[in-house]
Amino acid sequence: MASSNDIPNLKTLLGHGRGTGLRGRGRGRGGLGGPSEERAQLLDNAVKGTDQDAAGSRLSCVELGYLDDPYAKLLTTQQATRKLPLLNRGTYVRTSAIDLLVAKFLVTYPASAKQVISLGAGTDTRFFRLLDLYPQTRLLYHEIDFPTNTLAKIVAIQRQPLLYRKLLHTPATSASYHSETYNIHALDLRSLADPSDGTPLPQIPNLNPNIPTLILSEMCLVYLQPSTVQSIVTSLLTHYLQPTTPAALILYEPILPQDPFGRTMISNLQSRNIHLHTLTAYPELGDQRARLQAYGLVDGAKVADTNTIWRKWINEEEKERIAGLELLDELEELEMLLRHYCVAWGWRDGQGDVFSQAWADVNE
Ligand SMILES: C[S@@+](CC[C@H](N)C(=O)[O-])C[C@H]1O[C@@H](n2cnc3c(N)ncnc32)[C@H](O)[C@@H]1O
Repeated sequence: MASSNDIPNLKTLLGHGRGTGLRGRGRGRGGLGGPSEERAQLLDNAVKGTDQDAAGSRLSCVELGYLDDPYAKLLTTQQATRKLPLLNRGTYVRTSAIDLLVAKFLVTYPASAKQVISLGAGTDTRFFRLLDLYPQTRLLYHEIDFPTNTLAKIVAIQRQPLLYRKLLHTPATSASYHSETYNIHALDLRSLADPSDGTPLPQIPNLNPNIPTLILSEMCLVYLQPSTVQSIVTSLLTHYLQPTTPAALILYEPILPQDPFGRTMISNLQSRNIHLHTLTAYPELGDQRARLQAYGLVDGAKVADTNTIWRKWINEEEKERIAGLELLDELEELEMLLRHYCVAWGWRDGQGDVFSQAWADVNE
């Protein structure tokens, strides 16, 4: 979920407040100038900084009991700041939804090791949580992010015995870390896009081209141009992985850019020099599904907005527990917020139909 600065003023959009509700229309300092080096740097820095929003949202949820994650605090330098109940609910649904899909992926192919490639992983704690939850699973985990973010993560891991003791060896001070279980790659994802000028693609050490692989983009590919995303995904699916390797992609992204909520979300982020390129390219649930098929994930493509996920994926007992954590009267606002984010997951099965079976009972 975005930070509280980025989401629209929901009360106003629903007609409960004053004014037009369309705030923060500023273009930011970059203006409309050409793609100068300086502007490109400015835009990249803004995108790198979004990890702090994600970390802050996660921490808020952990402190309030929405999520059980002992690692969230250790991987961020942020002070815990309590987010709005609406946002906490959104972050809770986002994390739980991806956790559920990942859990189902991990029980496929019991005899095989499984690989996860997390794009724009930032301070995400999922690897450490999965080690606790699935100690028997042979997991090969890769995270990719800009060097600034990977270095900060590695330094945080070095400082925390609870983290580095889970690794095969303590990381040296470097922007990348490689091992047989956990890898942090300092890479600009755009360098994985098929280069038209014949430049060789970068090495991703320890990536196994043959084992069932889940590619995860939790609020990451949304910041890139759709054609670049297409190229990155194709390159992962056909160059870094064997074209016959069972593979899946999970996306978490905002949708519905054209209504007042969507327009305000976009303009609030633009004022921070953050542009959601795939949001305009894939505005509706059906567009998200179609894009997965276009990436070559031909055996299945599903999508659900987070409102549906809250209603259908979370059991009643858990819903009651969550409802008891914080007072949340703004149910209309919550629904509006949750409708503007989705999880999309698509797969190619390789030889069998294992992913199709694993996710058969997950409702859209
Ligand atoms: C909103 S954060 C999400 C972090 C994490 N996936 C999560 O959900 O907690 C987006 C992350 O994507 C990374 N990212 C965006 N574009 C990238 C690129 N071109 N190369 C590498 N990382 C990128 C950012 O640096 C940032 O860490």
